[in-house]
Amino acid sequence: MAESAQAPKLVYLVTGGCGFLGEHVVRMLLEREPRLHELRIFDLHLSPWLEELKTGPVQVTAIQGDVTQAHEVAAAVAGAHVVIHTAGLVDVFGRASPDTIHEVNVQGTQNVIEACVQAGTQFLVYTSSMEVVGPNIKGHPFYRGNEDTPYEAVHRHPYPCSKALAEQLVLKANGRKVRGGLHLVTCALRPTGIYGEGHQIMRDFYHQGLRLGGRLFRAIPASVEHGRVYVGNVAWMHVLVARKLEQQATLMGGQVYFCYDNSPYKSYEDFNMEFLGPCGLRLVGTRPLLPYWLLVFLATLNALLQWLLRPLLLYAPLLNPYTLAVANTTFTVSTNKAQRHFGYEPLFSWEDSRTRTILWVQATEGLAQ
Ligand SMILES: NC(=O)c1ccc[n+]([C@@H]2O[C@H](COP(=O)([O-])OP(=O)(O)OC[C@H]3O[C@@H](n4cnc5c(N)ncnc54)[C@H](O)[C@@H]3O)[C@@H](O)[C@H]2O)c1
Ligand SMILES: C[C@@H](CO)CCC[C@@H](C)[C@H]1CC[C@H]2[C@@H]3[C@H](O)C=C4C[C@@H](O)CC[C@]4(C)[C@H]3CC[C@]12C
Repeated sequence: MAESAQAPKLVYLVTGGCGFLGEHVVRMLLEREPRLHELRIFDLHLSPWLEELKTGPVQVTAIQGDVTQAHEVAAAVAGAHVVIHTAGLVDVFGRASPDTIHEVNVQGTQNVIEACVQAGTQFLVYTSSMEVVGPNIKGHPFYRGNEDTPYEAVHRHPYPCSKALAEQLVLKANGRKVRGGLHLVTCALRPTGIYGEGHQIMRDFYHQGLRLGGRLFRAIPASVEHGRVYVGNVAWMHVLVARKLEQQATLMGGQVYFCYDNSPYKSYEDFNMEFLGPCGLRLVGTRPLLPYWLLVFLATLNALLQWLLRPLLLYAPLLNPYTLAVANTTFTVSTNKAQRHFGYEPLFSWEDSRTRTILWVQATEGLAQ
């Protein structure tokens, strides 16, 4: 094609490119970014599937590195035109210390920004999270809100605190002069709860259901809506945003965008059943089987046990006061900002997203312990 022959040849860097979201971003870039010349994938742990990507027309460079190490980040960023920073420590279960979460998510992001400035890289897309907004510690509902909906964003947990700080750093860096005299253009994408192929927590719920004889027990009222978005659509938003940042720098620089698609508004558990149901699991109860105060008690007990056992072993169950509060507080988005600013439309319909996720859960069946 004459058009692609003239297209600039760009170097992209995806940090966290071997993670759940990162892998989808990497594959989406290879499929749908015709200007791509080299794709650098930077991650603490490199996955074996990277090898199969190296046989295509785009140069794929795997870089094992740590975002907390400024020199490693600087070396990876040098010569890149666009950086998509998805690397992060996603921990709401108390597996990592608050200091480690801060170091990876905040200091790591600062390192990425500084590397862009030093290298003259002009475009930086940051994967933020709905949790920079909420649910807040007061449990206020956020019902189908958008990027401009007033909401008291107050957090205590290390993960949302770190994501909020990192997002602020990225947005503040918009407009900074980079090496060569041009200006940095940044923006942040805020996914709600991502689902799809590779979603570890979905797999955990599936295996837990199998262990419980094909049943899961309702803990959260069906009326509590939890925002979810398909990983393929989140990846597509990253690709589009990165592509359009150059043309729409004034409009998009320093902006935040929720990630959304046509996934239905449901409770966390009812939404999971859209996939786990067709895989043979049943959600028992039309209402929560345990009173809320008992769940709070169990979650607090888990937190206490985690603290007591820490010198001996890592006890990190799914239920803790924070995850209970997130699952039990309505947080859903309804916005078209991404469509208005950079023409985003979901690439995958709800039916496609659902089918792909079901097929993936079914394929993991053999992996049940
Ligand atoms: N999963 C969700 O529901 C969700 C929702 C909103 C936002 N996010 C954000 O999306 C991003 C990706 O999340 P995910 O669910 O794919 O998580 P993930 O854990 O699957 O992926 C994160 C990747 O980052 C890498 N990484 C971690 N520490 C690193 C370090 N020090 N240096 C280099 N690489 C490092 C990991 O090895 C991993 O491959 C994160 O920034 C997360 O905050 C996730
Ligand atoms: C009370 C339990 C009964 O079944 C259910 C507990 C479910 C929780 C483990 C998950 C409920 C909501 C999830 C979070 C949410 O989807 C958004 C997130 C943002 C993202 O940046 C990281 C992941 C997460 C915090 C996600 C984690 C798991 C939940 C708390």
